[in-house]
Amino acid sequence: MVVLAKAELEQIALPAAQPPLAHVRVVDLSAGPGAGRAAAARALVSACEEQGFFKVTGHGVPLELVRAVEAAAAGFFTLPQAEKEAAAGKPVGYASKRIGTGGDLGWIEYLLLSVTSAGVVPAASFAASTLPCAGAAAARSLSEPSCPLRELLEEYASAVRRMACGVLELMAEGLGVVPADAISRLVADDDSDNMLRVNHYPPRPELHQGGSLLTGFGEHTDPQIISVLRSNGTSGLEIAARDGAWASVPPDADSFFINVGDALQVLTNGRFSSVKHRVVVSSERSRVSMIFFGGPPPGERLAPLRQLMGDGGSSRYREFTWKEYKSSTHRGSRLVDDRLCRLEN
Ligand SMILES: O=C(O)CCC(=O)C(=O)O
Ligand SMILES: [Fe+2]
Repeated sequence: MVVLAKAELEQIALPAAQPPLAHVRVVDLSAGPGAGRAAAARALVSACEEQGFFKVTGHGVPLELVRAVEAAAAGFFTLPQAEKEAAAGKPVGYASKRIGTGGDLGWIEYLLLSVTSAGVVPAASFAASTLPCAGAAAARSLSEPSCPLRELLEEYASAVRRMACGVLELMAEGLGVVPADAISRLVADDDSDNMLRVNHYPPRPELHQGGSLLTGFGEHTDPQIISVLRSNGTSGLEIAARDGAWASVPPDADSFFINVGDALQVLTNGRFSSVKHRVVVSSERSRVSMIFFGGPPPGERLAPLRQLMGDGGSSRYREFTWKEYKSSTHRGSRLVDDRLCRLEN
């Protein structure tokens, strides 16, 4: 449950507006080697250049798994508030209405988890806390050997990570970058800072003043390399075009949406830009979304790939580690803040 005071509701109210539907590029990942794959790689690169956003079909992630994890996650959000709060933590764990550390509010509750080689956990420093397991009376602690929600999230995270690596290999191919794993290795490493977020946007409340829509998740770009998003077929996700105009993404429960993140903007020396996006709650249906964030190992030094620096060979960004960048997204920064501009040369 998300509980907001009247003044908080007013803060996240949005004017009733119906943005146009986004024309989202589609990349079919199932194309075999040869002309089909080369065409998919070209389509991927132009989608990243134009929108920083596209959707993938032929992704190979079993839909039964996707539906099972989504059902278990939705079950988690129906648990009594006290049980959900038992999994609360900062920066990972269960939270409601507050996003990040800068005071952003949203009509949302979520689980934010680290994806490590040891599985999907709310982080080592959080080991004492529990993640209640939806529908599992026997296993209520995250450290229990069998927790259906955790096991499904783990299986899901590893399938989606594999797919994300495939997308990044296709991207390297389309960009003419070698070796083929020049980008994907950053997400495939045992130390990669991968995260999984499960968001629940309850239906819009009947009575609130100041607008007929609410902010679910305010405008931002994702800081990582790549985000892989899937939702339960409920609308609400909006992306901003390069000219700042918002467009609503038509939901598609069988495909995955891919976001270019800030770190990929840097790796491509600005050839791709991270996509601004937000979630607007207008629906009478709950929206459940699951987002895998592919981030590099904390100590990884990020700088444009040499092959993408052009003839002059100049980098638009000064070198920094992922840990440095990530900490700039904490420390009270607002979702909407542009953090990359501080790193421009
Ligand atoms: O819930 C969604 O559909 C998108 C949320 C989002 O942008 C995020 O978690 O970074
Ligand atoms: Fe996001």
